[in-house]
Amino acid sequence: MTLKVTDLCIARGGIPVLTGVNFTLAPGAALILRGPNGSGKTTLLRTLAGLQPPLGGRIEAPPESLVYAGHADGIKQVLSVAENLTFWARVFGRRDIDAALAAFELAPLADRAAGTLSAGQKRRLGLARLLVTGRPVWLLDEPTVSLDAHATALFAAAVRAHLAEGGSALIATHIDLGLAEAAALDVAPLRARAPAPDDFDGVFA
Ligand SMILES: Nc1ncnc2c1ncn2[C@@H]1O[C@H](COP(=O)(O)OP(=O)(O)OP(=O)(O)O)[C@@H](O)[C@H]1O
Repeated sequence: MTLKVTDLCIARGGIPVLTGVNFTLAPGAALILRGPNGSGKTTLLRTLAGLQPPLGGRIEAPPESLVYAGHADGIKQVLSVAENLTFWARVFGRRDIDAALAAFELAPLADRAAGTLSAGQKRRLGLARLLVTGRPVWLLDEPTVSLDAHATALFAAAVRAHLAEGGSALIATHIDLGLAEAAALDVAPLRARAPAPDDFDGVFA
């Protein structure tokens, strides 16, 4: 279940954002995406998740191996925590939600309508969703936003357990997750140079 990215060029709103993105994410590995605000981390993750097409290059991953957790939680507000996880498990052809509830200490909130959760609790539910999917390659965009120190540690432990089982994770984050084993990819040097306004041929090259 290796994700291999070769000479990838990505765009947002038709404007190139990053070029020459190359990396391999092997089973058991984590890669931290670094780069300042607006440098293209979200765009890269969305492209890898298939939510937008690349401008060029190759993304090689086994079918149905990726799962993306972005800023929008994708939580159904009127369903309970357990119902949300059961819904997602079924979408991915699975049943068990107990391990996911336990990993993010959501069992005491299992019957609570998701719409009534705090921001951090909602984020824990959004991350628990990853566990019920059974997908091996996690694409995570700022997963610790709204999490307190304890929940951040729960998340780091969930990532470690996932890696130990042969999963992998690509994580855009500005904080130190304490994953000593993770490599880092700084996207700042890969910023695409916008064509000069008078570079007519360049625009159509
Ligand atoms: N819908 C959009 N239309 C046009 N440009 C966009 C759109 N969304 C984002 N951008 C631009 O694309 C560039 C890359 O944004 P992106 O969200 O990928 O950066 P990021 O590295 O994830 O930033 P952050 O650390 O702030 O989350 C930015 O310049 C941003 O302003």
